[in-house]
Amino acid sequence: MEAVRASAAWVASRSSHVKVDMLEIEKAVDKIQGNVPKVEWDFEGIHYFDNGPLTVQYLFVLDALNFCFWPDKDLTYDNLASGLKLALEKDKSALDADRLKNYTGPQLRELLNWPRPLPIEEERVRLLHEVGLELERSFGGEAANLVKSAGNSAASLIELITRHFPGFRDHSLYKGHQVFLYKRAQIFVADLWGAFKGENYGEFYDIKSITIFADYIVPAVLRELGILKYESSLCCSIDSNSEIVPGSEEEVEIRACSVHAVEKMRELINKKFGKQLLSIDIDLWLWSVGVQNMALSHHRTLSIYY
Ligand SMILES: Nc1nc2c(c(CN[C@H]3C=C[C@H](O)[C@@H]3O)cn2[C@@H]2O[C@H](COP(=O)(O)O)[C@@H](O)[C@H]2O)c(=O)[nH]1
Repeated sequence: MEAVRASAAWVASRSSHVKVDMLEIEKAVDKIQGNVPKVEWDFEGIHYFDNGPLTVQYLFVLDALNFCFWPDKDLTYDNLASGLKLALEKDKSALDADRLKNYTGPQLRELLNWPRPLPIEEERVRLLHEVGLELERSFGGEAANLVKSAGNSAASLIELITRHFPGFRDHSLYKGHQVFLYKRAQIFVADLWGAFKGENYGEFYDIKSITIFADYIVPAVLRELGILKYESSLCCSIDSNSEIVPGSEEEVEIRACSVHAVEKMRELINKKFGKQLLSIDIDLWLWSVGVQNMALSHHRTLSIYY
């Protein structure tokens, strides 16, 4: 995604609250000798998979709701992925477009078997309705048709998703410029690629164009590695669990610098070790490290984007 890569570089070059430390990137790359530990997609064993169109529907709904779990200290991404999986196993029509259009908050909680209101629940419901309505209107109700329309291009699929589904338009204004990070649209492509192992609905000739997914876990890992350096007041806010305002310079810098740092890491691995790695593989490695380290403090922003 050239727009994401270019936006991230633009922010990183003007960033004042967050810095990318190139020396630390070099140290990290030397330490692993250019070999990023391989993490299997679904290493947790929590995702629905039947090798067909229903898996595509599942992944699209999953990524429509794949944001902001932290306000409920017991809720994680795992609850969402496994909750939707169980719901689908019980009732294969649970994620049909006409059902998505009509879920209420309490019904969504019941679907996920979650005992209390979800964080930003009204937005989750609104986004489900948006997905159901637009899938019905333009893609015969099936996310599989959306994927087919992209002709095996990751970039085209992201373009289609962000054109048709406003909830996936993860962007902000930074110093007067529009910045695109497209976290949930990109992660959907990566999930297809991972689940279908690069074949069938997961075949994309330009998968290398995807960047990492700017969430709240990967930046915390990059900070822990010393690759991202935060100014002291931002350190204090994050370490004391204060909320970071969505769209603030700090928030945009944290996310954009994370994307940019991993692009630099990838370039360096290529230059020093002659290896062409995918950002997706680096992302999954960093993310898996992050979710297994409970002590890591991450930035907290109320957002529908990540
Ligand atoms: N960068 C990046 N961010 C990711 C994921 C995933 C899951 N990807 C699946 C794909 C294959 C694997 O097997 C994974 O299961 C979730 N997130 C983000 O993390 C946060 C949730 O954290 P916590 O509150 O602790 O559950 C939240 O922002 C969520 O959007 C990823 O892969 N990369």
